[in-house]
Amino acid sequence: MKIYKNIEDIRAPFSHACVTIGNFDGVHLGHQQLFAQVAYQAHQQKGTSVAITFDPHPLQILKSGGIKLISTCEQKIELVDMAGIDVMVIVPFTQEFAATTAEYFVDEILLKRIGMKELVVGYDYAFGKGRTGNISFLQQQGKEKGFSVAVVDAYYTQGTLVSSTHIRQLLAAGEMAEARRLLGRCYQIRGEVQLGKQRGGKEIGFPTANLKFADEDLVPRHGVYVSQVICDGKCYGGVINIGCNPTFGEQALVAETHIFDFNQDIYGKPIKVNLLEFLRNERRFDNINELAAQIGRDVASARKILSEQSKELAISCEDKFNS
Ligand SMILES: Cc1cc2nc3c(=O)[nH]c(=O)nc-3n(C[C@H](O)[C@H](O)[C@H](O)COP(=O)(O)O)c2cc1C
Ligand SMILES: Nc1ncnc2c1ncn2[C@@H]1O[C@H](COP(=O)(O)OP(=O)(O)O)[C@@H](O)[C@H]1O
Repeated sequence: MKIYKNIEDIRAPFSHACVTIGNFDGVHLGHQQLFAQVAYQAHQQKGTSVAITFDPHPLQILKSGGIKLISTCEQKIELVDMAGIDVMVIVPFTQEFAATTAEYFVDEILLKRIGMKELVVGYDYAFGKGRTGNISFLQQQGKEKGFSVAVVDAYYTQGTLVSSTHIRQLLAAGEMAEARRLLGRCYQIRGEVQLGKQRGGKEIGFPTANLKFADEDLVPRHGVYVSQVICDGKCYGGVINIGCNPTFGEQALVAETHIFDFNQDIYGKPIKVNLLEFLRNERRFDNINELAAQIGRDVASARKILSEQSKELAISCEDKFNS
């Protein structure tokens, strides 16, 4: 997939561009319907499938307090690529860009720059200053300016509307199996392993690879989860604790993963952690021995769950997720 992080970098319009636009936070099953439709239409016409998104997320700029995101921009790129899209355009979203009118966006960006011939949007999509670029506006523009507009219906699975907002609520409640069902994949956090307080290995007997959350990252329900850890292209079982280590009177929020059957120094390395199932709340223990005993029980529960679900979990550790 070719990636453009600036509209100006697109030197010539793409051949028969079939385009979809959106924020695509989480790249969930609903978003995936749009990508499948765009890829299909592009294939039919021997054209180019194009996904346009924005970074930062528009609400990061437009909404006071911003918005917490299911996926990082890097993860979004990876997932859009896996959906079979040829070109991804990531428009830098600024206050100035927010003032762009829908008509200017259609004329200058979609038509002149990208060479859009077909547009695919979700049932509730609108863009541009004041959200004037809604579906009826786009259909009208299409008639006048010669591009088709396909509107993809709301996507439901087993009676539930798939939406980023609903998935955020599920993650905040620790409902990982349901989140996984709507995402079409495991909810994942990722980052480079940070130096912690050096207690895990030496004092507790369970070394943990620590990740920090960025301001814009959604933080799932605090507590302990069964997990899969992807490190150097290999997949391991693990347990992750998301919390503040109350036993040690700490304040800072961290995500600490103990990786099973693993003994390597991975400080500074990128890891990905799939959160599979919530096990328990984080709590304060009276002493390190009690904490260590509980972590031992967490490890045993997690191993059991991982082995029971090994067949269905194999897919989330496939190569394409591990690069
Ligand atoms: C599976 C697991 C469960 C944990 N549960 C708790 C907990 O309930 N309460 C707590 O204070 N810390 C908990 N911790 C965090 C440990 O306190 C933490 O790993 C330890 O302080 C090591 O920190 P360090 O990596 O900065 O050295 C847990 C860690 C793991 C891996
Ligand atoms: N099984 C394991 N799980 C997680 N990290 C491990 C494991 N084995 C070795 N490590 C290494 O040990 C480090 C964690 O040790 P720990 O004592 O918890 O220190 P810190 O406080 O810096 O996290 C990890 O960052 C990683 O480099």
